[in-house]
Order: sequence, then structure tokens, then C-alpha cells
Amino acid sequence: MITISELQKSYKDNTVLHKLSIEFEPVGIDIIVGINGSGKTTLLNCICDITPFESGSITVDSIDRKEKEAKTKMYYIPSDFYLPEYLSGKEYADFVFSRYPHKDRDRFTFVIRLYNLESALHKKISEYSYGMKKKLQIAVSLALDVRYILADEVFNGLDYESYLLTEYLINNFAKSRKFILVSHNMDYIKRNPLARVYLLSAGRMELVEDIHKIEEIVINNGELKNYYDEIDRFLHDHKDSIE
Ligand SMILES: Nc1ncnc2c1ncn2[C@@H]1O[C@H](COP(=O)(O)OP(=O)(O)OP(=O)(O)O)[C@@H](O)[C@H]1O
Repeated sequence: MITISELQKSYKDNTVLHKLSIEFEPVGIDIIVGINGSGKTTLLNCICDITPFESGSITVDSIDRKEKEAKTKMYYIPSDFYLPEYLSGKEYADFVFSRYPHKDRDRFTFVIRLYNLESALHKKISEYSYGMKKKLQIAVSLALDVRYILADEVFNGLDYESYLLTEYLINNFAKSRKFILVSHNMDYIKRNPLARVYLLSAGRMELVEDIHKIEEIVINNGELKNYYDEIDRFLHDHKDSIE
């Protein structure tokens, strides 16, 4: 279980996470939604010890997140990732695998084949498209025997077939591990009612009991309602020149 307790994180005077407490169970899929800038990436970065925080604690299966043992229980696929472009896909995978005690190379080969990346594996990452880089990272993550896979907008950049394939992989691999996904993909959220959905807002997280209310919550929590009203007023007051 990943246990976050009273997590407080600010950037200068901008408090992003405010005494946030949450527990992520060790299997299944948890999805974090929230408006832009609500702190979703910051939260994942705090869990993976990429970003320091002022107070509170984060443990991974009761081990402090800073311990090596905690880090080898997690793998993180960030939304903005910088892969070493001078390596081939295979060299990159081997590099990641060397840092984790337990992995299954057959699983890696299997997922790479599903993604049609076998021949690309020997090419330099600099020749990969964004979607190919994403698939490489997903294949690496699924090959690792890690309990927790954290991913920021994992479906971005995938074509529709690859998206459906990735959804199927995640749903099935989640039977024995945990995926913590930051996603704005409402299609995915609606298609996977067993996933738990959390809304991050004003520095805190709450479970969304009824996912059909997400749109309503986002509209009311953010500026969207005001923007809708502004658009209506603007179109009422300004004649559209195309008419
Ligand atoms: N390195 C940083 N220095 C200063 N402020 C930062 C830094 N990183 C993030 N922030 C601020 O922290 C807040 C949360 O940012 P974060 O990227 O965690 O949000 P997010 O929910 O992931 O947003 P998005 O949906 O746009 O990806 C924002 O106000 C952002 O401007």
C-alpha cells in the first residue's frame, strides 16, 4: 500500500498540496483527475521522490519513499519524459532492467511484439515517434516486477488501436499490481467502472463515488462555468461576422 499522510507541498507561496492524506491499495487501478495546475504531476513526483515536500510522509508498503527498496517497488511514466535518445530501445530497456532486481524479459518481448516495435527496438530512440517512446516505456513498466506503476497521461500520443490495446493490458495486469494513472481521458474512465477515481482539488483528494458527476464537479470547481457564461454573453453581444 502507498500511504500518504498530511502531505504539504508548496512552490514558494503557492500551496499545491494541502495536508493531503490518501492510501492507494496494492492492486487495481486508481485514476486521479483534476483541473490543469491542481497538482497531479506534483503528487506523482512527490511519491517517486523527484520533488521534495515540506511536511508529511509517504511510505510504500510501509517503507519510506526515499529508501531504495521503496523505489524498486515503483515505476513512473511521466507525461514529459526525456529518454536517452542516443540509446536504442533495447539498450534503454536493459538500462532500466539493470536497476530493478526482478523483471521478466519474456513479458517485455511479448508486449513489444504486440506494439509492433520489434524492429524499432534496435534503432536509436531519436528515431522514435512520441507514441513509440510511450509504448517502449509501457512495455518496460509491464516487464518489471514492480507493485506500483504510476503514469501521467499514459494514453496521450497513442493511436486508437494502441490505446485500446494498452487499456486491455493495464486492466489485466492490474489484477496483480497497482496502476495510479493521472488521466483526463473520460472515455477510459467511463469504460472502466471498476477503477477508483479521485478528484484532486484545492490541495486535497476525494473519491468520486459517481463518475458521471465528474463533468459537473469540474465545471463547478474550476472556472469553466464562468467561461461558459462569458462565451454566451460574448456571442450574444458580438454579431458573428460570418453570418
Ligand atoms: N517546478 C515548479 N516551480 C514552481 N511552480 C511549479 C513547479 N511545478 C509545478 N508548479 C506549480 O504547481 C501547480 C501544480 O502543477 P502540476 O504540474 O503539479 O499540476 P497538474 O495538475 O499536473 O497540471 P496539468 O493538468 O496541467 O498537467 C501549478 O500551479 C504549477 O504552476
